[in-house]
Amino acid sequence: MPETTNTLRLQVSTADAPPPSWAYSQGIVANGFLFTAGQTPHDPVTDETVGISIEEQTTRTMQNLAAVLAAHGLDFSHVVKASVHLHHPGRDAAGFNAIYEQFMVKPYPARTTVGSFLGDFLVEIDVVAVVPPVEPAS
Ligand SMILES: CC(=[NH2+])C(=O)[O-]
Repeated sequence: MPETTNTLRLQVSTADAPPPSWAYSQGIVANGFLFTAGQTPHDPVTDETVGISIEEQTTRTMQNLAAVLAAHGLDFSHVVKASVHLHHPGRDAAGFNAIYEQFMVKPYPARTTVGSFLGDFLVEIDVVAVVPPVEPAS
């Protein structure tokens, strides 16, 4: 369940995405936007890395992002910005994009992709999503 930390920041938390292993939240809502933590290709229950190919690992990562978005009633149509880290950007860009396109909704969010060292996995993605205003009761 979401946990209100103060009036400016609402914590988003779900068992359907890997629990944070360090000092961060899975998501934080502030000022009309949901900011997700970087999601990785880990199983939400076992925390094992899922798959060895960029396609498998991107699929699990996007499923984890979907779970964090869904925990606040959102989906990929609400995403306005994505930041992508690839362990092997030259080798994996095409495979990554093939999966990413299956999840993201046109017009595609703004995006930055960089090469990073990621430990024993190939991809990490975080997104910013807009939270629609709540309609006042009439
Ligand atoms: C995995 C992750 N989001 C972090 O910041 O370590």
